[in-house]
Amino acid sequence: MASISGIYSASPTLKRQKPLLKSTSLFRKDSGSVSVSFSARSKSADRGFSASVAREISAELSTADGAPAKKKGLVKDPHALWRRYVDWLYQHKELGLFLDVSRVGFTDEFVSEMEPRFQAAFKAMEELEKGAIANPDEGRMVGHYWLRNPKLAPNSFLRLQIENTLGDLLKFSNDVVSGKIKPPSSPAGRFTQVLSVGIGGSALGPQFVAEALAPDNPPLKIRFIDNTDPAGIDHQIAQLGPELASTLVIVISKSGGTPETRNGLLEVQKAFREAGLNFAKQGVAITQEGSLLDNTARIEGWLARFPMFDWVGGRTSEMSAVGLLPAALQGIDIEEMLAGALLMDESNRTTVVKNNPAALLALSWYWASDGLGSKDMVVLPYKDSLLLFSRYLQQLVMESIGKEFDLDGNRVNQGLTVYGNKGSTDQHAYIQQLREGVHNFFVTFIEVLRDRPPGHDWELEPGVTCGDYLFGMLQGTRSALYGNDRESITVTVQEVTPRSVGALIALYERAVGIYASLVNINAYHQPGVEAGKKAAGEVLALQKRVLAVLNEASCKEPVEPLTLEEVADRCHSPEQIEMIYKIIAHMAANDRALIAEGSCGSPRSIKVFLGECNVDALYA
Ligand SMILES: O=P(O)(O)OC[C@H]1O[C@](O)(CO)[C@@H](O)[C@@H]1O
Repeated sequence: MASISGIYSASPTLKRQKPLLKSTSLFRKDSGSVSVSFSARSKSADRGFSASVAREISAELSTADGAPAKKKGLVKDPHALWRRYVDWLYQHKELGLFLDVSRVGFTDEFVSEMEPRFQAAFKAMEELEKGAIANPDEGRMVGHYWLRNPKLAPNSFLRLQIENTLGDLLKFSNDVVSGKIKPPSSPAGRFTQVLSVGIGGSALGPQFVAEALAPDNPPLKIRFIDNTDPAGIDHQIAQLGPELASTLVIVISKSGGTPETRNGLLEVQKAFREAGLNFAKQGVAITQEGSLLDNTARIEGWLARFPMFDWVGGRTSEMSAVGLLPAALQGIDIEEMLAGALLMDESNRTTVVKNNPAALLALSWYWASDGLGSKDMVVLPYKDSLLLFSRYLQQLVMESIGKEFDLDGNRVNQGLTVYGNKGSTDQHAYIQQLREGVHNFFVTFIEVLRDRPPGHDWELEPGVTCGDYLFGMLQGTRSALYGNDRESITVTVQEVTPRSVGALIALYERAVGIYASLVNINAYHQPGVEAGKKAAGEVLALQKRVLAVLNEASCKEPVEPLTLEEVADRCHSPEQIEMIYKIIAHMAANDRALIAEGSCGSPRSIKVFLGECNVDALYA
């Protein structure tokens, strides 16, 4: 275990004067060619797109002698670095939030070169906020900024929708918390638990906020079903035990048709039936009006329904009913969350890059990853309660930025990989590699100044508290990484409060939008996810055909065990034999198919049949 003095002596500024590895080594790859610089060139060329934004920028950034501006390397002189720190430090006084991008190596030339792109991005954002169709592929407006400032909504109908929904959900949550709205048959006489069923953007925000902000003894405790893993679902229901009778089940799905969420709902409804409970009296739906889920909830007479708006994307829905209702039920001050987001949005409207925190993040991402995602973003919050921030950001950033085509239809395969857990815990896991191993990332430190509520701190050794260690670990890691040319951003907040969490969410939502403009992609759709969903549907359709074929053979007298080839032929899908093998192996592992001969380890030897003949299915 490092001693605190060891941490400080690791301070790097001071030891190394190495040039920035990234730029020198990448430049060498392109030696002989000077008109287009660093990795942007080779990658874009490999990917075969001609009008790559990144490539243009790379070319633009070449200096007169053809060397990339980036080649200058990171500032290492302590005095120059301090000046850079002070010069670039962003502070939001009212929010108590700081953003330090001094450990990202962008140059003044780079900032100037990017200026026109930023002005275009600000213009696009202004149009988006006014209600332009900012998601052209889906023909949708993008209105998450209106959620915290309904006056911004492009018409009074939308404004009222936002205000009324907020009013309704505040009233509903107050009534639930106060016990005015009760579960029908619970000895507790009031709701004690929330079970949230949803996935992706319909889970990650609520999970992050619950972890960050729920008090130690919330009025209602929250649990999540965010997958179609039967064992995971069973675990959540088992943990509720008899409290199922006092559980408010919130089913969240914008589309109202996501299979994992539907499955979660069906499993929970089964548990309610088996416990003799009336699900409808404890069920709440958050979904688009008229969706399958909305219709089900309406027809079955669920306790409440709240709208999810067409113009709010899943990954930017934390400030809609999706995030606000679960938060309010846990006693989290959602008006403060909205206020934090509103303040952050306001500061992100300035068109001066240096004064615009979201733009500073986007600038840093662009620089660090060559505008191509060539480096990953490692998010390290030094605060346990922010553990899920990296997971939340993973969807926000990667589902928004990871796109095959740009807005002009060029194949660009854009992206920005996000991962991370928390410091200093990760110090004892993967930070070894970050410091010394493959240089394929930049770090975002999230620092929280207040260690504990006032009056609770104590010195565990003379002059040093537990929180000082955490602080030392952060500062030491930041310095040690920079000393080895690893760039980092630091976002600092005073405390983890509803206001600062709202601000953090708003900061990253905006940064993603601006960055998407810089790299010319649509941040607000997710066509790639559809491909996986379609393929999953095809597997399940094939499984039904396999079952029908096996059933027919198993209904014969005597039963006719089939080889995999026979099953594939009878399914008219010989090319799908591997998938058929996997389907059968999965069914066999779950006692739904029987292996007559051979074993799953040697697929060619398998002969398979079903334990029972389903006569009805034969004639279906
Ligand atoms: O809220 P829904 O419609 O159930 O979708 C859940 C998630 O699925 C996606 O559509 C695709 O994974 C996400 O964008 C979304 O957050």
